[in-house]
Amino acid sequence: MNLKELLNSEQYEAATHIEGPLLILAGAGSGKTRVLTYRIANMITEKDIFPYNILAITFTNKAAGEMRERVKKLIGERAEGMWISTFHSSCVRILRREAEHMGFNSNFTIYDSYDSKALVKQCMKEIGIDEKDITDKEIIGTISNSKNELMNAMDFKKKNESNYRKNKIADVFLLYTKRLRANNAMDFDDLIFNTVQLFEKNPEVLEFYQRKFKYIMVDEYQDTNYAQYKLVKALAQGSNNICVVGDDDQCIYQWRGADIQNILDFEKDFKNTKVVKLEQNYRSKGAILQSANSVIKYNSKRKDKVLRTEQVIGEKLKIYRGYTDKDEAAFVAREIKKIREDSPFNYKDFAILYRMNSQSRTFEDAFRRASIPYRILGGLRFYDRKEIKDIMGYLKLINNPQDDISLQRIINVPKRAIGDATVQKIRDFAKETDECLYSAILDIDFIPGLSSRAKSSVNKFLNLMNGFIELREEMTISQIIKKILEDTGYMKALKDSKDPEDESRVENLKELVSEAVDFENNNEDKSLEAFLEQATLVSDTDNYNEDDDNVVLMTVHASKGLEFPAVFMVGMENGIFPSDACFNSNEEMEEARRLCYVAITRAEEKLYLTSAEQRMVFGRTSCYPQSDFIEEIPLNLKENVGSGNRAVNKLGTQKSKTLKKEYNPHALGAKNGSFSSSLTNNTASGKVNSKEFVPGRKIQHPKFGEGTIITASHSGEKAMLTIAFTNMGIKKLDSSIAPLKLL
Ligand SMILES: Nc1ncnc2c1ncn2[C@@H]1O[C@H](COP(=O)(O)OP(=O)(O)OP(=O)(O)O)[C@@H](O)[C@H]1O
Ligand SMILES: [Mg+2]
Repeated sequence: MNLKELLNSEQYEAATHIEGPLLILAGAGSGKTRVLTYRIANMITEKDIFPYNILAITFTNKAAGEMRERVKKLIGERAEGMWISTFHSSCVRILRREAEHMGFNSNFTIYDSYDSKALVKQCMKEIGIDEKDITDKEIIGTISNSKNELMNAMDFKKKNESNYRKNKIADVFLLYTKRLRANNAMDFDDLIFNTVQLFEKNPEVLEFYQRKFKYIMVDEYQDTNYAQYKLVKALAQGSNNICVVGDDDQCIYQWRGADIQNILDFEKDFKNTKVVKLEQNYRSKGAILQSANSVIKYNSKRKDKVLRTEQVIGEKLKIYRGYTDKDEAAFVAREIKKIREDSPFNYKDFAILYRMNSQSRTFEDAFRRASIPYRILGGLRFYDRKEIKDIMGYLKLINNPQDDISLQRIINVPKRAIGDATVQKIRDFAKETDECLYSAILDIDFIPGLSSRAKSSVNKFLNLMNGFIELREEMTISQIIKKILEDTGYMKALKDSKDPEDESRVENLKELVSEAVDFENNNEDKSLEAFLEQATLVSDTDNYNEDDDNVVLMTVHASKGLEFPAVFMVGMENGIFPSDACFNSNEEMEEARRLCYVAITRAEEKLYLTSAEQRMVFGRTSCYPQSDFIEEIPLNLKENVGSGNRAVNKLGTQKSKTLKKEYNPHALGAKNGSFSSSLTNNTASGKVNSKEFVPGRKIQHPKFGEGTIITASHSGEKAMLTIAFTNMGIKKLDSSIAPLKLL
């Protein structure tokens, strides 16, 4: 392996600087991930560092798998023993080993978002919180944010004692935490949170891992949240050999607590940090890269970076505006066919990127019609399907009988005459005796108020489960799954059913058995725990297989770190990308712009930005103007390649033209900052007194058009307004930010 041939001089410098803190700060496609891979290979072959001493953290399991494969290819079996994995997977490994320090058993269950939601709902019911007052969504979000900031339920309660609403949420948080513990279960956020706690409370455990992981690397460091940051910091404090890689322009998870400051402050956190900047992009043709640079320049909060390419300028970016969303999708399908006929492109060279999963529908229809093979990442995962979750519920309960959520999921699935009333009585009994449901049903004969029929049904269920638990040691996972499908009658019920959907459920369950066989063949750790773990932690992008010749559809978030010869960024409209909310918040606008930068920089050779004048959103026809992000791309780098059928389109065209004329962010002198800040300035000059915004008043918004104020709540100089726009539906706007004119 001759690193000097494989890397440019800055990359080489980064790959060979092993001791001491190192920050690789560089734009998209500059080879950051590549440097990490070669750095690991170099450490093992040239510096004789034990693989056992290396911890590399990647953003997805797929990225981890690829990195491991590449290192293996470079250096062979010597790569064994390295930890290359995501934050979550690394933490699970640590927690399984150290569970008893935390009062958990090592077979703890990991609750996915569905399980956590079920548990939160139960806790809400128990405390007596009405969904109408506080939604489960709000509570789940609050708990998650709190854990990401390393605040436990008690601290959260103390901090919010005087706030009635938050106090109620704190009660759910407390009960939820207690139940998780009783169920011997952790949610996703707990995996990081508990590991940080483990290290804080047990210095000797931390010391062990500090000694073990002498060399730590983190890819996509810009998207770490506070808890992840603390974790890395704790581990790295031992040896100080920490290398982080990132791009502040690609921080796209602030809504999930990612803190861009972590990368900006790295040099402060670790003394004597060496900083390497990579300035050459190897991925994209010139026009694509220059466009990405032009767009991101509109963000004010960023470290200035240079990113150049030696590649030719290539094709201009292609802009298409359809009349309807169907038009847009049909255009994309036509282009893909055309490009494939004219050049050596395969289907897998195309990616369709959108802002939200719900946007995939129209493209699926268009591709099906055009016989284009495609694959969607996102939406319902295989493991999220009902039938798969049912069987996984059995497996989870076999693995950890304390798991009340799984028990409640499957106790009457398939139906075995154990009704809700019976389950409620079991729950009451368990609560009184302070034990888990499984142990309560072991005492079923002592539970008051149950009919002998109910008792006999529960006993049958218990015998069935006990049988599975006993067989666990003797059987492989695929055998256990087959046994569950047979003994519970689950498969028979589906096969007997007349519902055509059940036919595909049968297929999915067969697929689950194959997955299990695959797992047994390909993993060293063949335990049930390991199987459950990978099913829970695997993300959409992890399942993405580049060998299949499919066009791939996914959200921009999911496309992070990936690259494709041709990219279609679709739904490029104000109201979608950027979303409405961005026009009220500078921060959200900047995050959306970073997301746009990520999307543009996925493309190697061809990039399309498409939109539609009309589209169905939540069953209503909406009209959105073309995205401002398209306007931020210089004219010489883009070309219009057509639009939908305009004959039936007069009204829509005119309207968007008027909007465009009145609303031109760049005419407001927004060259350096983003335009929403210039809008703020515009209104901050005090043109309209907020007291004039009263219900019934007609107003004009440059983007949304004419509307009528429905409600207004004033505080000081600002007013929160609910406005019904003639063409854009109802929106909530802040009068101090939104550029409103009275009519
Ligand atoms: N020195 C080099 N020589 C040849 N190809 C390179 C070199 N450096 C990077 N590349 C290629 O450029 C592409 C981008 O590299 P990589 O994915 O590592 O970039 P990145 O900085 O991690 O991008 P992102 O910010 O999108 O995660 C890859 O195809 C990679 O193999
Ligand atoms: Mg990368």
